[in-house]
Amino acid sequence: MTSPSLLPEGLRDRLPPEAEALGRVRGAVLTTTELNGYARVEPPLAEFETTLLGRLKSSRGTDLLRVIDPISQRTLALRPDITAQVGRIAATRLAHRARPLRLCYAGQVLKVRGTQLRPEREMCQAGAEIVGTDAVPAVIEAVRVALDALAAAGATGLSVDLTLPDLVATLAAGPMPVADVDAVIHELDGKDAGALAALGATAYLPLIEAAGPVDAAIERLSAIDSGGILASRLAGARAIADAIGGRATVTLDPTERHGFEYQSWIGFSLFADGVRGEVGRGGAYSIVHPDGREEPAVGFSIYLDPIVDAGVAPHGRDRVFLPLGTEGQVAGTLHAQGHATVAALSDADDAAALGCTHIWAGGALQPL
Ligand SMILES: N[C@@H](Cc1c[nH]c[nH+]1)C(=O)O
Repeated sequence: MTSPSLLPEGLRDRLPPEAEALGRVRGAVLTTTELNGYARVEPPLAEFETTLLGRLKSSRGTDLLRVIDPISQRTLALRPDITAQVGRIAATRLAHRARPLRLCYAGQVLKVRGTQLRPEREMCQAGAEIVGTDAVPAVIEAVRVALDALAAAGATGLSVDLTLPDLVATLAAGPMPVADVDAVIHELDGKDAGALAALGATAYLPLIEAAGPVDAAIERLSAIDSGGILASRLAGARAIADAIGGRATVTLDPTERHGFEYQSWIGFSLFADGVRGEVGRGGAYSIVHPDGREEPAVGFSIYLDPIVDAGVAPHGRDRVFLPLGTEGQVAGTLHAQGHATVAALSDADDAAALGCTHIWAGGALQPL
């Protein structure tokens, strides 16, 4: 028999105190984006599958959890990523707004499958998007705001792994032709030199070796860039690395494609000390307007759950136990000072067992 408390695989309840920690992390990220001029949007949890797909160039729909809506008789999809919804909003209801358009968001997303590292299928994602440009200054702003948001959320020891998501397609269409681009991308993703050779793509082997600290990686890539086709991308990566180098360790892995479905000339993964796997991701991409016009954009998403799971979220309020008979105005005074209060309802109430950090005694706060 299934236990009544059992949830579907990959879904979980957040209980105290982690639920509150998630709220604080979410608040910290949103405050950072709002302070940097990003206006908040709240797209719905589900929408028509057709509006969720196709708005971002090159996005696929493999990760969608779908339901049939009895009202519209159409297929709805639960959002796996809020960036696509921001793209839809920017291309439709906010198409008339001045560019660059800066939008931010936070909310739950759901994927069909978790990963080995992260089996959860539901996650809280918060982030920001700049619509109207994907030029280097915009990418630098996106990475900087992402690092500020991570720091505000309590993450330390930050690193940024840059990648060039459309690199292989660009090389394959130019100086390094191959019969099967997708197969080459796949083998580069797995860093499988033998399989690449078998595909007749030995010219791509140096890309695997180029991964590493950003200076050395750019140097190695420049050496194989005979036609100069990579020059603008490498100059961009150099400028981004220079702009953020003091704040985070920067590496470049030119063939990392995993999770970069729709990103174009530049992508980045964010990591933090003590947090398992990526703590965020971002990059440049194109939004497709209803008339077919493409608009450049760049942004980032931070995954809040791993930050909470790592226990680095900012501390919550002190919880002050108010014994029976505490005067009425004390709670209000403590609230105004930023403390939470827990009022005793009987003599039997136990401050420590109720998770209090302090007790109100003798007219003052006493630590427990
Ligand atoms: N939403 C993307 C990251 C991103 C935001 N903007 C551009 N890319 C993700 O979660 O993978």
